[in-house]
Amino acid sequence: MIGLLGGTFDPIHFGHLRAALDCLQGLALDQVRFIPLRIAVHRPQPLASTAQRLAMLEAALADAPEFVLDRRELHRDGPSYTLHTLRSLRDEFGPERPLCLLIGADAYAGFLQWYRPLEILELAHLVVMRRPGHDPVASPALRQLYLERVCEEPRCLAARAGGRILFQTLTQLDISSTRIRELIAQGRRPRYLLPDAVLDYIERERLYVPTDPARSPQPPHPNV
Ligand SMILES: Nc1ncnc2c1ncn2[C@@H]1O[C@H](COP(=O)(O)OP(=O)(O)OP(=O)(O)O)[C@@H](O)[C@H]1O
Ligand SMILES: O=C(O)c1ccc[n+]([C@@H]2O[C@H](COP(=O)([O-])O)[C@@H](O)[C@H]2O)c1
Repeated sequence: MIGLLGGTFDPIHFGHLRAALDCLQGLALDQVRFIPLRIAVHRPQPLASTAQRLAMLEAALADAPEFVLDRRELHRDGPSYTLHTLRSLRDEFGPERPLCLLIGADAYAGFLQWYRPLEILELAHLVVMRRPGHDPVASPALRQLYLERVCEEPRCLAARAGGRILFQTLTQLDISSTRIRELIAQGRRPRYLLPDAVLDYIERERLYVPTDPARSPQPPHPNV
């Protein structure tokens, strides 16, 4: 089984990495593919450039052979729809291989508003990762879909190529890219929330630092 973690990764952090590891181990996945989007369809575009987000992912994934950096959305024109990504993955891995789309509870809440969600479910399973501060509040339609597709054990995912929904238990880390960007904008260092190599890169590139000093409410502090 292959895990797929799509995201903006602006920047990548330990919330992504630990969640991917918990899914890898908990579901006995062969690998987790990190798939950075190029053009977001559902949120403002990332602050860091595509090249910068890619460099941060390369730094974060360098020592983890089961984590694969998948650049296919970056090479595709137009909005980065997950359905198109899954079709391309199906072409590569064939019709039988179980594909597990790993999504946080926040993303899952809006799943039925994605582009052709039921076609997505024809191509992959959904693995929902609980996330602090994001209780899985389901609309009646999403609740109905869940009841039709629920799967309580990894074995049930392994038995088919896609179409099921499983809630995966994982280490709860209250870390988000938004929080990291906010800390940096306030002149604070987001240490221990993301790999040092990623933080070094952010600081070298002066990423997420407001260009207008009037927008920075606190003076920079070297160690906080
Ligand atoms: N701490 C976390 N725990 C579990 N899942 C997470 C965590 N952080 C991100 N995810 C999930 O990883 C995927 C990619 O997330 P994304 O790159 O948007 O990070 P983010 O921290 O949510 O970013 P932002 O704060 O900019 O929205 C999404 O499905 C998201 O729900
Ligand atoms: O295809 C869609 O319609 C769609 C709508 C919302 C989100 N997604 C994907 O969901 C993944 C997580 O999104 P985000 O905002 O948490 O980075 C990312 O790979 C997005 O491309 C996809």
